[in-house]
Amino acid sequence: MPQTGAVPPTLPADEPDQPTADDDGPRPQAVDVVGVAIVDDLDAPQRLLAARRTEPPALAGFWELPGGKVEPGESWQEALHREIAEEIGVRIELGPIVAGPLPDLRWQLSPRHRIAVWMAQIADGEPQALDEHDEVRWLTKGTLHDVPWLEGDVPIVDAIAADW
Ligand SMILES: Nc1nc2c([nH]c(=O)n2[C@H]2C[C@H](O)[C@@H](COP(=O)(O)OP(=O)(O)OP(=O)(O)O)O2)c(=O)[nH]1
Repeated sequence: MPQTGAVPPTLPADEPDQPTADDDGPRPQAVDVVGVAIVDDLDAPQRLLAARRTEPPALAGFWELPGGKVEPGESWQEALHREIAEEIGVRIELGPIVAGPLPDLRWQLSPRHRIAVWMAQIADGEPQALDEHDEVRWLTKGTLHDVPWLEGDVPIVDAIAADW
């Protein structure tokens, strides 16, 4: 398990990069990821829910916002509610988007992965590590960086905490 201060990993490619359009080959396949910054209270956040990954091995032990990949035919928000129910076992109420630097307000995680992140609070249930995680933990502003976040999450977490 990586410890705090460990160098966050660079995301492994799910499959080898394809040639670019300049090579007259197919474009790299974009991967749409959605994530949720679950806080204790959307109106006055004091705590953020983080989840520790168990897979793939290169990412195991690093912490992230619960979420996952959008499946074909799903809207981003449908994917978000499905992933949160599967992974954390709660129903959530969405708040505002956490605006990233890309034109569509997403955050670049790797050359192929982009994540859209919403603020949220729990509408029903107790968060648990059910699938793909082995621990969930509430972090305060003071403990936000006590866990090793995935590299792409660090600016997102900082943006969330900047509003507290
Ligand atoms: N869910 C999530 N994924 C993140 C975050 N930060 C980050 O770099 N990622 C990366 C890790 C993965 O390469 C990718 C999301 O894939 P995932 O494995 O969570 O997707 P999934 O739940 O749909 O799982 P699978 O069906 O692909 O196994 O985005 C984050 O905060 N949340």
